[in-house]
Amino acid sequence: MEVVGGVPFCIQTLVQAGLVEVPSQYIQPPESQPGSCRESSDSSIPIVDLLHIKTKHFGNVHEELSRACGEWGAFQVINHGVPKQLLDCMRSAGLSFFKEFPEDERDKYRCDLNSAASEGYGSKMLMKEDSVLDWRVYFDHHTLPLSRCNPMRWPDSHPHYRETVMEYSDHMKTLALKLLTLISESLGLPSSCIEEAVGEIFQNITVSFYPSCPQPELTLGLQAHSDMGAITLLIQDEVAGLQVLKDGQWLTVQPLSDAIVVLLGDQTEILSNGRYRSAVHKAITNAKNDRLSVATFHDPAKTTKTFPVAELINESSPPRYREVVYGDYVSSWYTKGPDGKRNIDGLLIHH
Ligand SMILES: O=C(O)CCC(=O)C(=O)O
Ligand SMILES: [Fe+2]
Repeated sequence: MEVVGGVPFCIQTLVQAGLVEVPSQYIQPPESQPGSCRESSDSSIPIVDLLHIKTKHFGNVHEELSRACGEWGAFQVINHGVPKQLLDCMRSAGLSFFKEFPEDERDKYRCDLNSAASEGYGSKMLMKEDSVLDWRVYFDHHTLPLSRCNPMRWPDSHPHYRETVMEYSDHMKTLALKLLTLISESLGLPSSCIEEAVGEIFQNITVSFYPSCPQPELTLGLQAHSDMGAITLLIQDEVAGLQVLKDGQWLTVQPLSDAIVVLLGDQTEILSNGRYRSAVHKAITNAKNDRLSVATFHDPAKTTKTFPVAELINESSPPRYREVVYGDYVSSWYTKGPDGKRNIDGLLIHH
């Protein structure tokens, strides 16, 4: 077992061995500890029903999306057209890697620690050496464009692992594009506007596994951040843990087995000139249960330049963000991290 900074790589193994105290590298500074954050239990992110979209009966969908994207940057979709069976199959395939493979088998899939967002099994989100460690292990799959997709690099811990990830990737891309269309329309833009600005979709699928934690009040499964790309689609199991920040309070996203959580990323906030916001979110741990989530990220190519859409700029609404090359945005994130504030705030133009 590899040791990172004196701590075995796999917290899962530590937990199974009966760990009662969290190693110091995992203890969050007091202000980030879940116990010291303001939580709201009486509200959660909106739910948007896409049932009638297929027949072009939009009802209030655009208004609902506009509110959800403007106020939260996060919502759950139901009747999204992705078969429930595929969601369940993706969850069990993901779980099989963490539950059915022993640590030395998982180790064969380790990602490259020296390169950002490399494919495979890992535990650190950022490459900074000094950050507190997340109580999480993950497997990142590169799925789109197909030129970066090689299923032979994925585990076969489940009889249908590779075909499930391929089929899931396909459905997530279709849903992401459908949502980008609706989001464009809800901003009063031509249907294809945001999709065209994002360009060719780069998709990664990350399965995150959060082992139960003996001291959940001191740790985070995943530190607070907003996703860098355009749009993230996430499913979780029945164990709650994802929280979204709204007006200074953390709201827990209720696990709904057939819903898909939508998180707007920083590039969408820039394209919308700040009318829509990216969601600041984090994952907390709990003492009783392991938790699993599958996040599918849809990002622009590294060479794509993002800037506010021209149609949204006028005298009363000047550009609020500087243009950025997506690849530069990503590198600065991996080396500096969010550092307690939103990465995107570095691009703000102060009028
Ligand atoms: O596990 C979760 O619910 C959150 C995962 C996440 O935010 C991420 O992978 O970027
Ligand atoms: Fe995220």
